[in-house]
Amino acid sequence: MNTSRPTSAATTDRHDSGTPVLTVDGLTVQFRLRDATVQAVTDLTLTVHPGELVAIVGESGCGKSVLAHALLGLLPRNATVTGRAVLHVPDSGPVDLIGCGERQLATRVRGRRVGLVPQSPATALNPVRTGRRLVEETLRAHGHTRAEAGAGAERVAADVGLDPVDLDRYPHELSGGMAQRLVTALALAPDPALLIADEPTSGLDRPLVDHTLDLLRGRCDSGNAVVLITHDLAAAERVADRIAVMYASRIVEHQPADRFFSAPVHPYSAALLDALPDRAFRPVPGHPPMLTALPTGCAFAPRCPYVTDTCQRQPPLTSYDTGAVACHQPLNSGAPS
Ligand SMILES: Nc1ncnc2c1ncn2[C@@H]1O[C@H](COP(=O)(O)OP(=O)(O)OP(=O)(O)O)[C@@H](O)[C@H]1O
Ligand code: NI
Repeated sequence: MNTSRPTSAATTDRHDSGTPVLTVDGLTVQFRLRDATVQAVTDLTLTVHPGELVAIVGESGCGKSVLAHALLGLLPRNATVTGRAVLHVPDSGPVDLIGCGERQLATRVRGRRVGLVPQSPATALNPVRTGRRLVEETLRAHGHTRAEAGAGAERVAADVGLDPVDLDRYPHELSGGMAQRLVTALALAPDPALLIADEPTSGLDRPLVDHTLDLLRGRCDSGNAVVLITHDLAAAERVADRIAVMYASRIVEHQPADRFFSAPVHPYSAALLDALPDRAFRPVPGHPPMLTALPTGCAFAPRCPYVTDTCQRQPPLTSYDTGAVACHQPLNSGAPS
């Protein structure tokens, strides 16, 4: 067994020309509870370049939203964050997202340079403002004049497929799908260099799902970057350049999207793809572990058809030709075992 320290996953990146917009290295998030610790994100490494759409996929509770909130300083007080995350945008120096403090995050990062489409639109919207007012306030906060903000609100709403008349509704008057489109419009209004979209298509019907995905793709094609958090693999397949698979707080596979969908390397990735209706339509057997009681070895081992004794040791995320995988028994000519 090769026990040497693996190469960083970041170094396998195919989009390695130019400065990344986001570099995450060894990011770890724990929540302290009264009698337990939740290991929500573990030793996570991720690099996102301008023009790239990176999809983060994985079952419910694996740590996707906590990752997004950690990058934006939105975690509650019982969270401890370690590791590094650096934002590089052309109009400012690098920003240390973990160490820079709330003031910088509020004034220089959130909304302005990094947009977030939150997973729960209903709770994210100010209940006493109409959609129009919310979008206009966002635009004004980012330097637009009153007249520009007025015109901009309708344009941004149209971009997400929201009817102008729906802009005059209050959040409680919006359907789930309309609220989803409104929070997407709010995140896009300041034209952030990096957008983190957490399940941005939930509650939308198929044409609007595709419209939203194409909107995100279009942003990348014009040089911005998007991190798309989703458990909809079909959505990821439609628009992503790269796929990062999370399982029980860790990234277990990281691949260019075409490679991931044609030849997944981690048995968990293969199981996720097998669960798709247009593939074997076979659910992943078993359940993920509790994040308060993670095993010392591979967390997928109890569900894995390829498990061996080696799996009692934590497999490091190891780079190889096209990507990186954390598995002692990789499939499809992945890393050597
Ligand atoms: N404030 C908190 N205190 C304690 N545990 C938390 C807190 N917030 C999240 N968690 C836990 O962290 C883990 C990861 O949660 P997270 O919301 O990131 O999952 P997710 O991958 O986004 O899932 P989903 O697909 O359902 O949105 C879960 O076990 C969750 O219960
Ligand atoms: Ni989530």
